[in-house]
Amino acid sequence: MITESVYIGLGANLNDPVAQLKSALKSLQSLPDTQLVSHSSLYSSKPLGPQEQPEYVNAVAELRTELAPLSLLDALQVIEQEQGRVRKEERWGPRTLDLDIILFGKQIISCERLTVPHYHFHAREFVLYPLNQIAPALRLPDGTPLATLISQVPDNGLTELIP
Ligand SMILES: CC1(C)Nc2nc(N)[nH]c(=O)c2N=C1O
Repeated sequence: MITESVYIGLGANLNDPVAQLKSALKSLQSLPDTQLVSHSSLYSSKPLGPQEQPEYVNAVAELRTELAPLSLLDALQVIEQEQGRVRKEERWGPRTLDLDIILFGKQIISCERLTVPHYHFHAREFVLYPLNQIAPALRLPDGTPLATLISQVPDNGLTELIP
C-alpha cells in the first residue's frame, strides 16, 4: 500500500544541471511501486563547500512509494549512475547528479548506508526552501515545523530558475 510521503533532494552542477534534474524527475516517476506526487521549482544555489565549482541547480521532489528505504536508495543510486555520476567523486566536489532521501515519512533511520532525516538538511537553504515550496505545513519526525527551520536559515541568494 502506498503510504507516506518521501522527500528527495536533487542537486547537480555538471553536464547541463537543468537537463540532469529534468531527466532525474522523469526517472523518479518511472520507479516501480512509486508515484511522483509533486516537485519544487528548479533553483540556482551557491555551492556549499569549495567555491571554485559551478553553481548548483537544486530541487525537491515528493514521492509516494511502497519501496523500503534501502530499496529506494538502491534505485536512486542506479539513476545517479545512469546519468553519469562517478561514485568516487571527491566528497565536496562537483557532481553530475545527487539524489538524497531527505525524509521518509515519519521514519528515523540510522544505518551505515542511510541516515534519515538527512543529517545536514536542517542548514541547507537549497533543500529547505524548495521543500517549503511543496510542503509548507510539514513537520519533522520529532514534531519540529518546517517553518521553524526556515526561519533560522537565510536564503543565501537562492534563485528560482524554472517554476
Ligand atoms: C558539495 C555539496 C555539499 N554542496 C552543494 N551545494 C549546493 N548549493 N547544492 C548542492 O546540492 C550541494 N551538494 C553537495 O554535495
